[in-house]
Amino acid sequence: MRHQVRLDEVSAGYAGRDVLKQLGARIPAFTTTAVVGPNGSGKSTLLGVMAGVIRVTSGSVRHRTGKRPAFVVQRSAATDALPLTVREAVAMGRWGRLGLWRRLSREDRAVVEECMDRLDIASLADRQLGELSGGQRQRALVAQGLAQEADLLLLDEPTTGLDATAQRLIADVLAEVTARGGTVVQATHDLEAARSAGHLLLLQGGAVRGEGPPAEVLTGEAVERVWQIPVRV
Ligand SMILES: Nc1ncnc2c1ncn2[C@@H]1O[C@H](COP(=O)(O)OP(=O)(O)OP(=O)(O)O)[C@@H](O)[C@H]1O
Repeated sequence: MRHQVRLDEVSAGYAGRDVLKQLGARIPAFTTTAVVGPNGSGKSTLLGVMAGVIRVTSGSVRHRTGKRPAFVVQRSAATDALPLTVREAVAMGRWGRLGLWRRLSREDRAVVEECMDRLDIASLADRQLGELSGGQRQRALVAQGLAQEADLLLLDEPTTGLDATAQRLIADVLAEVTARGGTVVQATHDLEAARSAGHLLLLQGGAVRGEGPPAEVLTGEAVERVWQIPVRV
């Protein structure tokens, strides 16, 4: 199995406090990995480390390719307040590729339109992000990630708060990414969605408590142990 990312003994966190403690994990290439775990278990921190926006204090993070990953952050007050139209926000996904003159090429513009189409937000292209519903904004952020055409797409809870149609749309888009040879890593609280991923990483207290095929890792016993809730039968 080829690995897109290999993390060995990674410690990382915020302002002198490590959240991830000596974490080791392998992210298989060309499939979707779901990262699950209780609130505060370190899912967002792990994504930030893989994206290169959080520095490790020790250990190593090795990527299969030298390309920059795309990172779709969790929706927040900050992303909601960005003074941008939907088209401008999605076009930001192309910035990493722009040449000296920082102008979008015809191809860049075509990719931006295609990504908006794919997320079903083309009709909202000229609207300000701040005027949209939460679900529409979330789709714009995913379109921005898609527009990067990165070989690794990292998403932090991309379907939280979305209706069933939008959830399905995003799941289909992510399945397309892996079908085309991309790798997806998605933090989620949706254990049903996690069960349909190709690979699963179960976090608790900043460490990996389970890693492998979802059906093998996400057993009733594991859910009960990690979330401390009795499983109904
Ligand atoms: N910017 C920050 N500064 C300081 N501590 C932080 C920061 N972001 C997260 N933390 C802390 O790091 C720990 C792990 O948080 P993280 O966001 O990685 O967890 P998570 O599993 O993604 O949680 P959730 O399911 O609630 O989104 C928590 O204890 C949190 O309080």
